[in-house]
Amino acid sequence: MPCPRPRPLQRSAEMTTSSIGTPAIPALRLSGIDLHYGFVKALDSVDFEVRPGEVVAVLGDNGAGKSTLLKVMSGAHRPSSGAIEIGGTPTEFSSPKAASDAGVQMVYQDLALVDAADIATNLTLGREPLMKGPLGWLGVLDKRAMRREAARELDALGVTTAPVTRAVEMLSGGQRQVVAIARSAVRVASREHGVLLLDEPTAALGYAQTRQVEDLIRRMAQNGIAVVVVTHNLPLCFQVADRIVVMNRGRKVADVATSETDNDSVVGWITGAKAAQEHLRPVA
Ligand SMILES: Nc1ncnc2c1ncn2[C@@H]1O[C@H](COP(=O)(O)OP(=O)(O)OP(=O)(O)O)[C@@H](O)[C@H]1O
Repeated sequence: MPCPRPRPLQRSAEMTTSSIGTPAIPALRLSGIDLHYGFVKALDSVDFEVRPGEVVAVLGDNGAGKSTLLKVMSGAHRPSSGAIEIGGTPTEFSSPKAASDAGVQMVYQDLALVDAADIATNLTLGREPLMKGPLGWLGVLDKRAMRREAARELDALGVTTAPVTRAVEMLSGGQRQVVAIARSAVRVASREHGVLLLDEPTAALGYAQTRQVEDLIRRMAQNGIAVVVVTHNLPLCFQVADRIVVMNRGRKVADVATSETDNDSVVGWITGAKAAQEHLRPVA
């Protein structure tokens, strides 16, 4: 089975703006999303969008609704009401598989890597190349092709980890995180409206490893992928995000370009000390 080709590198400015200067259609847009867990209203009329090549960080205190929002985007939870669009087309995600088929990939906190297998195997999981004989496919893994393809895909994403033959269990936390993100990125890179969802990607990482993941997130965006990062890590937001969305008690209370805000404002929105931002919809 041939591996899907990642899209060629494109600059994010080209991806977020059309040739006549109007903004590109959002890769993913949620409008008026409500979600109840029994009597708890976890999401209250939330609008959200992320454009191709854009990194949006979602912040909020514990219980603010960040994970629930991510679960709606990833198809793990169906909203009680509201609409979802992929590339401008209305859609409904009946399952994580449906979201993934539409190009929305979630990188889970536990990373879901096969520890005993090497990087190449993890990267090509589910789409492994098979050996071909004179009469057709032999049903045997083509390990050399798998390694070649994995190395080529990592190279196209600008990712340097360990050699692709290295077992994942031998990698550092940062390298494992990079492999997990790269695997999802390869899966969305072939989609027209690829969206990568990251849940606390640097939670367990040290300084150098966090830098590695920050670099990778920026490179994914430069590849035209829309990236949503849920995190408590404010420096990470200011480092990688184009836009910051703040949740408070299930409501979106701020949606602002990173360049137009600062640490204190964001902390104010998170804690509720600062009133909800006046204009919540991103600038069209
Ligand atoms: N499965 C569930 N059943 C009932 N209530 C839930 C469930 N999951 C979350 N909640 C509630 O929904 C609200 C939002 O929770 P959510 O996990 O989305 O917040 P969060 O911002 O991700 O928090 P954290 O940073 O602690 O992970 C909270 O009040 C939480 O208690």
